[in-house]
Amino acid sequence: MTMPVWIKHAAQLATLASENEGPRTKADMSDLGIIENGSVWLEDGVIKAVGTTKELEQRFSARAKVAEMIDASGLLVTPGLVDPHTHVVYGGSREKEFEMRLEGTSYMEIMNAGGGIHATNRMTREATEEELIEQTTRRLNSFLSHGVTTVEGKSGYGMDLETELKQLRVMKKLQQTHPIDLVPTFMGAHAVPPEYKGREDKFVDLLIEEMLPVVAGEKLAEFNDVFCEKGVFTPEQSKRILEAGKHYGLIPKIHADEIEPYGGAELAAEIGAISAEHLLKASEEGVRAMAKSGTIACLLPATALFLREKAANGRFMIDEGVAVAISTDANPGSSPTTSMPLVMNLACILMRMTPAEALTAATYNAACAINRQECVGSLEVGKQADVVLWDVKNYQELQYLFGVNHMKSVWKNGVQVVRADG
Ligand SMILES: N=CN[C@@H](CCC(=O)O)C(=O)O
Ligand SMILES: [Zn+2]
Repeated sequence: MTMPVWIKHAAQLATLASENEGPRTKADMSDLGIIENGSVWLEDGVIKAVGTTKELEQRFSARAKVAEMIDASGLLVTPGLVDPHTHVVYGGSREKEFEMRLEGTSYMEIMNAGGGIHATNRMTREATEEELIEQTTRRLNSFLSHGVTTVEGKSGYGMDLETELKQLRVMKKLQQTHPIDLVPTFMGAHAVPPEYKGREDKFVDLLIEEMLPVVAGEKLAEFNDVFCEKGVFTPEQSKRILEAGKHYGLIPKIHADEIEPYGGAELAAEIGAISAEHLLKASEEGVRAMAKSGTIACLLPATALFLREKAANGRFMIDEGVAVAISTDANPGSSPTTSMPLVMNLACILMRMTPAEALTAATYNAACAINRQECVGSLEVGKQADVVLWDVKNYQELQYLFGVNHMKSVWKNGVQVVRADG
């Protein structure tokens, strides 16, 4: 049994607690449930109490001696950040392509010439499970040191059953050994592998008839994702794959309208996807359809920045009533970062989201995008004791002092797992 932990005197405790259930929209995205001079009591891996320091002093005076006291004076305290969209398990890296893009070759040109996702596909096929575990562990450690305690991860650098299963099994193993909670998504439909060039529908058949049943049968994934993009999977193929996934109990997600407008937002709304990703080129009608269907927009401003593209119109989406989540998209090609704090900063700078909206998008709404809102994403009694202390005095400063990691310490299931030096 570990000692209870009492984090007290926080300059601001952003609880993200709310009476309303479900993903936050419009003005609710700005309600952070702030408590000044706040306290949170962690015990047995969960949150036992949240309130002002005065309230907790009254309630726990008899037990104060048995708790480890953490003085959070002058600090901001938030829930552990949630990253709802990553491709964290992959072999190799693609820094040469970064140079090529800066010299003028486009992301899709590189991919169509056999690089991009195909290059990582080859390197991931070649990597052993042990190598993937070692590389992914390093990335997860970096996430943790940026205050991220829950990470969604996709397969999709295999595109054959063996490698897709290898990626998903790596996630399953890391879920048991790494402090971060990993939430697995099957994304066999990330690209059409070269051996199926010209026979794309045959690859869709393979995904539906051979891969999905095994992935679902072994319970290796909760979500099913598709790269619905011109030159990758059409809306019709995407719909087939996602409907088939639903049949196996996998919840649909869609990489939609990233490079070109392609009806991805509309499709996400039509099939009831839990979230649609990217949306840089989503149509206004598509955004409105998502607001109606309750599909969460998972926006990836670091990807837009890294690809030197205009970011998605997060401001418009929130104003239209779409619940917005944000994510790193951590992957070797279009966004190699593991910094959710940077992503929050970019949400403000590039998408005109407010500092409060950015924090909601990186915590509670991000948890909703991966169906984890019952256990993470806010500081509420009974939830996992995933808490971050930030070396800033309020949530505005967290977004304003941009590009810096303000993490002071990270608590996962009530245990301190990272602490900044000094
Ligand atoms: N756009 C498709 N998939 C990833 C990129 C993967 C890669 O380039 O390796 C994304 O979400 O950005
Ligand atoms: Zn992605």
